[in-house]
Amino acid sequence: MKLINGKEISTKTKDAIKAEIEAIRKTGKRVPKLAVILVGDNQASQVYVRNKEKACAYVGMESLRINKDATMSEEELLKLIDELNHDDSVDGILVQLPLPKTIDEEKVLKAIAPEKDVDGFHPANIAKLFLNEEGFIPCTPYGMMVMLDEIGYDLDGKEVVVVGRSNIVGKPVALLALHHNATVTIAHSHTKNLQEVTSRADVLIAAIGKAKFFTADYVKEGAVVLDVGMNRDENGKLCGDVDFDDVKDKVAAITPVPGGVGPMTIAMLMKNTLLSYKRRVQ
Ligand SMILES: Nc1nc(=O)c2c([nH]1)NC[C@@H]1CN(c3ccc(C(=O)N[C@@H](CCC(=O)O)C(=O)O)cc3)C=[N+]21
Repeated sequence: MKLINGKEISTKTKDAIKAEIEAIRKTGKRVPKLAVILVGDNQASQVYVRNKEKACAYVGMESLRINKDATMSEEELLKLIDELNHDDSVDGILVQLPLPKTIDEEKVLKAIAPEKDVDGFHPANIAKLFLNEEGFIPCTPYGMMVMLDEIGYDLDGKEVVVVGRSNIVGKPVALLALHHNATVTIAHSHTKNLQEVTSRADVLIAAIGKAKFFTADYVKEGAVVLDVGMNRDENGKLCGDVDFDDVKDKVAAITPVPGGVGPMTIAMLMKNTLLSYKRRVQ
């Protein structure tokens, strides 16, 4: 079994970005800037946002963190986004999800200018992904493609099974795999005979949010497994959707949790923000 080391690949990705930003700085131009809005005090969100700030500092990018309390109105949030949309020094805008229930998430994501939507969640960017045109690729699916590329895995003609159909992971990663000429199946909670479906997969993408759900019975011998899960096990330890210890001797390659897809998500956020900058600044 080959461990797909997300920490290592993310560092390599960030180092390349860092070098580009250093070169930009030397020309005397401003550096890229990411604005991150956090509404409320969700524990996990605070950790993720902190990690995003750290990544910005690592690559030499500017970050603007905006903390608001959970009582903030939808109208206020929309106004804040509008200001950032019009602020020429801001290249990327990220509104940390989930938002408080009082705020309509869809409305907020639509308010972000598509050319600053480094999450790739705006309908305009989703349409571009659908059409295989250039926009912003959502960070987690993008990171998974980079990981496969890093291990020299070619998706062409492969059976990819994605389990989970969310707008931010399942659906976009299925589209990306399709664009790489894979044969793609999207399975979900209503899928019949899930084990039979996942056992066909050359590449299994697990994105259901259930701790250690995928045991050896779900994976084909020699499969590549990408684990998007971010769960806590019975001892409160971070774990994925895949039962790592159970499958590790059966698979060809697998991403661990932590240290797999998660760090790649953040590296690709840096990549998208730099891309936005390059499109906006000449
Ligand atoms: N607008 C928006 N964009 C996001 O990209 C977004 C979001 N909202 N809301 C929440 C999810 C989740 N997410 C993660 C990113 C990195 C790790 C990560 O780096 N995880 C580390 C462990 C971190 C820890 O110790 O808790 C790892 O897997 O090794 C995890 C989760 C981004 N998200």
